[in-house]
Amino acid sequence: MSEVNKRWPAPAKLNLMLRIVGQREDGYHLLQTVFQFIDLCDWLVFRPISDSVISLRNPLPGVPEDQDLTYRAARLLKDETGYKGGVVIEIEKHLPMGGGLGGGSSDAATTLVALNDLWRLRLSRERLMQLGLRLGADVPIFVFGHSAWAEGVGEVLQEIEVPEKWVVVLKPDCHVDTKEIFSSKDLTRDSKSIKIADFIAGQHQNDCLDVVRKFYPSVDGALRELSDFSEARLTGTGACVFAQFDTELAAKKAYLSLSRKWQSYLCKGMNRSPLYSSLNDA
Ligand SMILES: C[C@](O)(CO)[C@H](O)COP(=O)(O)OP(=O)(O)OC[C@H]1O[C@@H](n2ccc(N)nc2=O)[C@H](O)[C@@H]1O
Ligand SMILES: Nc1ncnc2c1ncn2[C@@H]1O[C@H](COP(=O)(O)OP(=O)(O)OP(=O)(O)O)[C@@H](O)[C@H]1O
Repeated sequence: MSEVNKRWPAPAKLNLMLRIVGQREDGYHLLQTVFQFIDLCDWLVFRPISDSVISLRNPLPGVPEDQDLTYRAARLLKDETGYKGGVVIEIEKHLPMGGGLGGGSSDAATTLVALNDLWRLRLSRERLMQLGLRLGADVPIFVFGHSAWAEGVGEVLQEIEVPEKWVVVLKPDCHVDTKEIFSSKDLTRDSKSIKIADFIAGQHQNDCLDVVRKFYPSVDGALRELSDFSEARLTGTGACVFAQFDTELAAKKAYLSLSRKWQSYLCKGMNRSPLYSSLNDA
């Protein structure tokens, strides 16, 4: 496929567990979390141009162009490498904002990886991850591109294989601001660290859950209804909640029942990000 019209995927992520084990001087929290992608994506098209201009063909409602994470990622690459050209970016948005699915972060990561390729910058994945961290704590995992056990603020990543189960995601009708949750006085910040084996044995807690369900009753409601079908969990700081299923049939049954009332998605877990399959097609 010609590069000009190539559509690059920006997948969503789930936090299959999320523990807050401390807090840094700068206020960022130290986490233990397990990231896995799902096959629900934003799609981006990049058209390189010779002018030193970065522009969005279809800016997102409510997000000033120069605040968009794709714009900021392109800007960061130009500033870091001195690249003289520009790009026109088109975003096909599917990931709900404020959903805990990492939509903006994933868009930023896809922009870093795609422009590194299209602009022939030849930066390493490690360098792109370092740059990604400057855009947000959730950006490195999307550049890393594989399911991971994460520590630090979310940038210390160890590749792991997690069962790729069917997933039903519900999006309650609210936008949860990540900063608001992490700033809450009620937030647990001193969970003890666990090992990967503890997670595999079933330790799935999300330390943001109590605060989010207290302040967002619609998240609480979605969790209760989803838990009728399977273990219901919160991803990130929400608002989205999810449940995993061993079979497509069981997932479809839950999805068809719940989608009458909730914005919902029937997805499949993915250990390898579709972004890198797409890169190999370049
Ligand atoms: C909750 C998660 O989605 C789990 O993957 C991430 O930790 C959040 O990642 P993110 O949305 O990219 O977060 P950022 O945009 O970097 O930070 C938004 C705000 O969340 C808080 N924040 C974020 C990550 C972190 N480890 N500790 C924090 O305290 C900070 O107040 C920060 O100002
Ligand atoms: N391209 C973009 N897509 C989505 N949000 C964007 C984008 N650019 C900037 N933003 C802003 O960033 C905010 C957070 O975006 P994002 O979708 O990553 O949060 P989220 O879905 O809650 O994921 P998480 O909190 O797990 O990182 C949005 O509410 C929006 O204001």
